[in-house]
Amino acid sequence: MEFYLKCSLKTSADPTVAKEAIAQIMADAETGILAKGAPAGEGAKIKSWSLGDNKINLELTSGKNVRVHDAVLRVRKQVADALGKAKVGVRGIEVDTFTITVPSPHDLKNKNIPHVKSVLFDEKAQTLCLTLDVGESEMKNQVPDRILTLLEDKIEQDEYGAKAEHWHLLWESEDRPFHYVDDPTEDMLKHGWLKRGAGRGQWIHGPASTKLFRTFEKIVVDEILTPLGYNEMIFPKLVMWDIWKHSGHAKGIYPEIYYVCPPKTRDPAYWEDVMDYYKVTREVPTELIKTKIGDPIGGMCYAQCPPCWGFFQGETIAKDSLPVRVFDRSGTSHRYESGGIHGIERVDEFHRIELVWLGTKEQVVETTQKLHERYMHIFNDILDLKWRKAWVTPWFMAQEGLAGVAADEVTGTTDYEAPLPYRGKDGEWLEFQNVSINGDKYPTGFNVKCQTGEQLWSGCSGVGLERWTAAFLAQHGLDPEKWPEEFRKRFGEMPKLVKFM
Ligand SMILES: Nc1ncnc2c1ncn2[C@@H]1O[C@H](COS(=O)(=O)NC(=O)[C@@H](N)CO)[C@@H](O)[C@H]1O
Ligand SMILES: [Zn+2]
Repeated sequence: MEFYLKCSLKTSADPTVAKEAIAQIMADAETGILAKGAPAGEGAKIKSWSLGDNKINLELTSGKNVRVHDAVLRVRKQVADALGKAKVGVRGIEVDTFTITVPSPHDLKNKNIPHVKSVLFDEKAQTLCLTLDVGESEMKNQVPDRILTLLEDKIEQDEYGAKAEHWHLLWESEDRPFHYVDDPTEDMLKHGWLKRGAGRGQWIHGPASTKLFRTFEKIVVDEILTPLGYNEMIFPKLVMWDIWKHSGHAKGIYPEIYYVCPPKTRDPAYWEDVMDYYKVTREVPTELIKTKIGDPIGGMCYAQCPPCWGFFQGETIAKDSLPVRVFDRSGTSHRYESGGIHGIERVDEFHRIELVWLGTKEQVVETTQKLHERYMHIFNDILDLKWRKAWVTPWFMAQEGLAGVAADEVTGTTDYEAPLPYRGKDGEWLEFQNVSINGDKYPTGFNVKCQTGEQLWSGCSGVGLERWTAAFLAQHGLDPEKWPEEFRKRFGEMPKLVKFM
């Protein structure tokens, strides 16, 4: 790959006064200032330079080391020192042409990238050449570097785009006959266990399905959280952009967020026309409301764990406080899911127990292992499910729009999946929870340190209660007489249902 920059250093007066000194700087640069920090011979190069009236014209090329926008700042500093002696100042850098050329097997699908004027694909050379629209401040602010990273991600994603999601079977339970093959959501609607809410992908749970959720929760508390020493926390449920910037979500979850906008003011007089409009027409004037609310400050809880990092952000954790093991079940998560009406297995508003653990790499790996063992016990000995585990694209990469797998073989996500008999023998299995080792992503993203100076790692596990319900009922049906004894005794009596005439 190649960076190319054609620019001029603007000077306050004719630079020829320091001609010799400038010539010397340019002659020494490639082995001197433009080589610093790069492997031998891989620094930046001066392709040409010349003196103009009140400017010094420069052409620079580089690879990934000492990139041209860093190189020009180094040259500028040396030239400014030399010109300073002759009372001449360097006024700034004027960019004439800035291109990045990278190898690519195909053209870019989406070419509108900020600060990129054009994207040219050369079929023969198999390269993409981006012409940037950047000035001195963008070069100082690393915009070209972020464009290169975005470009490499896009090329890689297009590659992966062709390949399916990464999925690798880890373990599968024994096969067994399914006595129940109906759609549990249909059955629950018929038996009055729940009703569709007013919102897209939203449900209102009656006493029966609510007791199911709470029984699942109790099992998680009794079989995992208490024995393994997890403490309950309450993570914020309205998530600010700043959190998603640190967690990486700001790179890619826009299509699925439920955005939240505050009113511009809470002064009732400001809202009187809206209230009057409704009172007269019985319609809510959403167009008018749009003019009275501010920009989105973030969105409803999406991944559930990111806001917890605000508690640790910028802190150094004492060694004897590690590993930290916490969980949150304080509210709903919201995702603008793909279209089409799904049963309760894919909803826009869902209820999840989110477990988060952090410590040294060894502590995180050990905690994760213990968690897998406890889940194995729950699904085999209490819920008596047919299920399997698979190694997949880490959830945090998928939520940043990336595919593939993580850098090392330890970091990544294990999806827990169950077949839903009503979907038929070859029906798609349902991911009902996951367990992830997130590596150093969040401690680094939120600047969390350990007293000993070791790199902190973290993991998280999302237990989706709608998903557990869908998997459990799809395999065991709604009749408690047919439920596994270990579960039924924990569930207790079926609550009295509301009867509608
Ligand atoms: N639309 C949805 N409806 C119901 N449950 C969902 C939905 N989206 C996710 N979940 C539940 O939340 C779990 C974790 O979601 S995830 O996106 O895969 N992972 C994360 O967000 C991680 N932070 C762990 O929670 C899923 O396994 C599933 O059980
Ligand atoms: Zn999480």
